[in-house]
Amino acid sequence: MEHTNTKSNGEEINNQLTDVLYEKNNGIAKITINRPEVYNAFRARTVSELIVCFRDAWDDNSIGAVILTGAGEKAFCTGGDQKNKGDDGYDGSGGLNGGIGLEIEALHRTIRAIPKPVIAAVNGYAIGGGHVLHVICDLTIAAESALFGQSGPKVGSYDAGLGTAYLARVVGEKKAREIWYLCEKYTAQEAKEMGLVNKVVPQEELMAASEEMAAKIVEKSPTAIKMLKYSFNADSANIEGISQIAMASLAMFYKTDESAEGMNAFLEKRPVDFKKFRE
Ligand SMILES: CC(C)(COP(=O)(O)OP(=O)(O)OC[C@H]1O[C@@H](n2cnc3c(N)ncnc32)[C@H](O)[C@@H]1OP(=O)(O)O)[C@@H](O)C(=O)NCCC(=O)NCCSC(=O)CCC(=O)c1ccccc1C(=O)O
Repeated sequence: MEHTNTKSNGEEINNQLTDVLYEKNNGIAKITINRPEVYNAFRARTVSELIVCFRDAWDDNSIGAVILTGAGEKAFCTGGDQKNKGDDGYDGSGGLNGGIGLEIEALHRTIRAIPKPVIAAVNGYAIGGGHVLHVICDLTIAAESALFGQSGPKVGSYDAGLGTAYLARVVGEKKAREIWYLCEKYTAQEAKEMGLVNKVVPQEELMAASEEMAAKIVEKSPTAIKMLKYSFNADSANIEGISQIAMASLAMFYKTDESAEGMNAFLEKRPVDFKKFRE
């Protein structure tokens, strides 16, 4: 079967999306997680739709850079949707047998493999799995009001592959361990100081600044940019193998009472109590 590059304006794809918005203009694809009612947390369907959009941008020769952002001003993404999680992982049709219920690892691999730089435009909270998403993106621009951090150990979860080892490449071992062990939140300025963010701008300038950065990439040699991205990726490619083990272990951890305590405490808006798991 003959393969032709995608040349759509993104509208046909957009018509089938419920959780994500997709547009293409001037060589830039913009992908927006559109679930502001849950601070742009992702469910299985969201992850599947994100993969569809990234693959379209990958396949479209006219696209030279991708912007990933979240709808509204509250959040970029707050990770897995805790309201859509059962006793043994995230519900929905997007997960494969033995997984955590959503194809997050495939999304991570797609963001790394698309031969075009992905810019995270962080418009609010980038927390948990949402923080991991921006870490994996090639570049990050943050609104002054953005807040960054991991929350897994508070809610009975972890991302122990790219979420830890690749984060350590970006901010250094000590800081990465602090981010995961303490689960604190960091301002955009603090994130920039630790090398987690490339640029901080006022909220109202975030999209224009992201598009300006993307436009600078789009005018460069596509082959040079592609090979540079693959070269940067090659040095951390082994972490993808660690991610596979981590996600398989996470699927087992989600079946435990310890993990459930974290999730239930968040949903019931009460302090978490892990004491009994130390007895
Ligand atoms: C983001 C917060 C810090 C914001 O706090 P605050 O400003 O006080 O607002 P809230 O009232 O808490 O939230 C407003 C509103 O949004 C809902 N909401 C926010 N986040 C989520 C979410 N993730 N899922 C579902 N709903 C969410 C919240 O319930 C409120 O709605 P109401 O109707 O008013 O109740 C704070 O909200 C927060 O901490 N959120 C939880 C973030 C979180 O725990 N995310 C999952 C972390 S798991 C992780 O970090 C490691 C695992 C991981 O990275 C991963 C790997 C692979 C797959 C999935 C994941 C994953 O992320 O789970």
